Amino acid sequence: MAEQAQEFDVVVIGGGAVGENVADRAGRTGLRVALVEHALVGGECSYWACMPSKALLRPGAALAAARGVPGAAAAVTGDVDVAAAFARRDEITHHWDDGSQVDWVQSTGISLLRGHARFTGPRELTVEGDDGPVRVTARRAVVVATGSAAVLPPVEGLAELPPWTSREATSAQQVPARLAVLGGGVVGVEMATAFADFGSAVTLIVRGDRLLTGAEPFAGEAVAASLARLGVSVLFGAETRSARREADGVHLDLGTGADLVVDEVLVATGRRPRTTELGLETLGLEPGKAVAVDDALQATGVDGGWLFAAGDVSGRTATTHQGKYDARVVGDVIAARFDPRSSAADSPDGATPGDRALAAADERTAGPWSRYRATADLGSVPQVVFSRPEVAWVGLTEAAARSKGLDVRVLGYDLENVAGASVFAADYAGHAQLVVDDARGVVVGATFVGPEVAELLHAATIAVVGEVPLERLWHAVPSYPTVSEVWLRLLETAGL
Ligand SMILES: Cc1cc2nc3c(=O)[nH]c(=O)nc-3n(C[C@H](O)[C@H](O)[C@H](O)COP(=O)(O)OP(=O)(O)OC[C@H]3O[C@@H](n4cnc5c(N)ncnc54)[C@H](O)[C@@H]3O)c2cc1C
Ligand SMILES: NC(=O)c1ccc[n+]([C@@H]2O[C@H](COP(=O)([O-])OP(=O)(O)OC[C@H]3O[C@@H](n4cnc5c(N)ncnc54)[C@H](O)[C@@H]3O)[C@@H](O)[C@H]2O)c1
Repeated sequence: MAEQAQEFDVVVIGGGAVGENVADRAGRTGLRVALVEHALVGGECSYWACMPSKALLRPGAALAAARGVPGAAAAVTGDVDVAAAFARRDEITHHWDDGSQVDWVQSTGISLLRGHARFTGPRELTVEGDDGPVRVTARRAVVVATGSAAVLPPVEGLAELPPWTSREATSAQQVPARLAVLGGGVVGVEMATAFADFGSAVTLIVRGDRLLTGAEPFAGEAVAASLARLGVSVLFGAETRSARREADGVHLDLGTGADLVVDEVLVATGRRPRTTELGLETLGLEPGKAVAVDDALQATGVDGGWLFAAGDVSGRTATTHQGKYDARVVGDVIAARFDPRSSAADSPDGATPGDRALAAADERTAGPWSRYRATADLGSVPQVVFSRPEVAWVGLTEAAARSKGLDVRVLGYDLENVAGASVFAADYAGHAQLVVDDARGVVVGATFVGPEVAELLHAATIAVVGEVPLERLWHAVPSYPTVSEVWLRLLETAGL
């Protein structure tokens, strides 16, 4: 049978949250776009990451919230209903069925190609699907959005167990009686919390002396203390030397003399870009490495201006929201740069005024903070860790700001001293911190630690991205009695 061949203007490899958004926006000026996906459309976030992990964490958080409120606490007479929590998680992941996302892709006019994509040369790919290989040519551009996979550290015997990664943890149907979690980063902390809620005896094995090293030190300290209160055994400075499965469970040698014996091991030691089976070598790029990009998300290692990358695979972003921001930028860059219309008046039917505003001339001369450059990635990235307490931060930590040579002032305030917090829960405890660039008088970083502080973060993101002077922030009056009143208190500590 002759190999089939198809041609598109733009080919997006990877139908995760990022690839879907790139494909949607790239098609706005009438370019023909294909999206290639070899597993589930929706990717990691929908089925094995953000959504199932948050569904698993939510019941414990809701119970803890009710327990903190006299008048409600007495109504909490049990622990998390694990079967119901798993059933809710299964609903949220649509039982790992991507039908609704496929419907959406098809409704947008994007061509969905099911199969594994591999480069055979510049703008040339094969897509290996159930019906055999298809040769695919991209006339204008290819966007790599293949995401990332869990890293297994080179610990003797670990790969042979095999251990859980975040995929097995987020899709678990059973609760291990004893769970070891390797790695004190975001996945480690969130999953230690969830499985402790479900009744596992959890041991969190941390190489260094802190949790959540990307956040301010006080955040990791608060989470470590609360995990200990939840019954999690947090081992700092612990190195896993070997792992082996025996009749009584998995034995981990931590160099302490006695093995730690558990039923499952969850490896949460970071991610690697999914670029090994992609034919990158045919483009002169190194398989296994991230596809490095500039602020327009154009690959820096390939000539011709046709290759782009976004999401985890670029090594530039590591969350869905920031990856989707990059997706919007690169989609707009491609739609404008390769606009097939002879003039803006030829917009495809149904184009919005925003679509018509896409303009090749503007894209070519775009600078920082234009819609065509992902400027926020460089110092204004928000992140929420759904631990208890929650940790939410945006922009630079104090240490990161100082290492950039900024002359900064740190403003701090304990959240329990805000009237809104005392109403929220009798035992409310938390802390907020702003990092202020003294030369410009603007906030360059903010961190909140406490119950439900995730919802406080966006105000800080606006302050950082908007470079709003403290004197103007003073006029943004927080409502009484909300936890947001901490903004007023923080500004007062700055002397306003
Ligand atoms: C446990 C966990 C919890 C998380 N929680 C959050 C959270 O709460 N909030 C948040 O913002 N972020 C969270 N993240 C991070 C978030 O999941 C990722 O940043 C996001 O999924 C990246 O999206 P992506 O589209 O770049 O990659 P992916 O979602 O990995 O999508 C890439 C897609 O490409 C496909 N693919 C790969 N190679 C090929 C190929 N050669 N051919 C065809 N298809 C291919 C894959 O099958 C996949 O569907 C979490 C991560 C983990 C591990
Ligand atoms: N709520 C969210 O937004 C959310 C939730 C989960 C994951 N994510 C994203 O997913 C990404 C991956 O998360 P992650 O927790 O896997 O990575 P991470 O980089 O956050 O943490 C990995 C941790 O493992 C440690 N580590 C590395 N090698 C080790 C070894 N051999 N032994 C022991 N510890 C080791 C590292 O020091 C680090 O502390 C993150 O970048 C995060 O942004 C986001």
